[in-house]
Amino acid sequence: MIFSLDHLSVRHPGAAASGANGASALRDVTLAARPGEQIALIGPSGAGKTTLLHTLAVALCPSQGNVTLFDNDPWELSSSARHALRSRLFLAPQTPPLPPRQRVVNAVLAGLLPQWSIWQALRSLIKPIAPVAAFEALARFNLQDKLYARVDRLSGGERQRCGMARLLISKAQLLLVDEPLSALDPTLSLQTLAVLQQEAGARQATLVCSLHQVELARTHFPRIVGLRDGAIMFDLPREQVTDGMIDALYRGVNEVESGTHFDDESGVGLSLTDSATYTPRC
Ligand SMILES: Nc1ncnc2c1ncn2[C@@H]1O[C@H](COP(=O)(O)OP(=O)(O)OP(=O)(O)O)[C@@H](O)[C@H]1O
Repeated sequence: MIFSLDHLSVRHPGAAASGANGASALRDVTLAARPGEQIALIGPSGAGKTTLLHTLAVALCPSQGNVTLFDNDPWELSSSARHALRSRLFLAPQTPPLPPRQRVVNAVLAGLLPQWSIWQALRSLIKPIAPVAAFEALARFNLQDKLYARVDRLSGGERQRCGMARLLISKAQLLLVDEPLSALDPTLSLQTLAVLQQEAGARQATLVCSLHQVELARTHFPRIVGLRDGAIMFDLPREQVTDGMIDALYRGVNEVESGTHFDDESGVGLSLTDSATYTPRC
């Protein structure tokens, strides 16, 4: 498995400080993925998609349950080992945190930072170390002419694809992508999704992608996870996801049973049985 989450609950630090009951952004989530799987995360606003991606990216510590990532519990590791583990994944947030005055070439090359020493990183800021790699990554999104543009001169959609180009040049084996199409028109959405999926397929990386475009999720991803109120409502191959399930997910019709998982020979969607909980260590 690339990752497995076992009866996981997550509270945002702000929510925990308020002491509000039931404020967990994720509740009792059990989910696992194998190398090369491509999973769409769907669900209404506030369902917990971003929280799940951030938990997989080891940016949020669970309040209950276990997380295993590349055969390690990241929260049992030293901070340097955890840092090394994080270099094996890439989180592309919905709004990429690109410094406004930075050149696009440097913003894209930041995808190589986990592989670089501090000296290489500093040197690259003065004279980009791998401009050809950045050019080629941008070219896959038709942005090659923006190589030396400033980030704050890009449109929202260009900035979003610049973040995707950063993902392309990373060496990550787990690609976590949060609403990559939110600033893109329908044609660019299809092209961008195709590039992401081709790249994940080519490197046999696991792709987990949150999407509000339900039909795109259903036509392009082999496995669909539906989240609502922090819980998994279904985790199914796309052929088994019905219109009724989608209606229930978004309109509150009580048609899907919470915690439905599937467990076929391919091993996707395995339910995990060991439900040991632990005191939060972070
Ligand atoms: N920093 C935070 N502090 C406290 N609560 C938060 C924080 N971020 C998110 N939440 C809460 O956690 C829950 C899940 O939010 P999350 O952003 O994961 O949902 P989402 O499915 O990604 O939504 P969207 O589709 O609107 O991006 C929501 O109730 C939200 O209000």
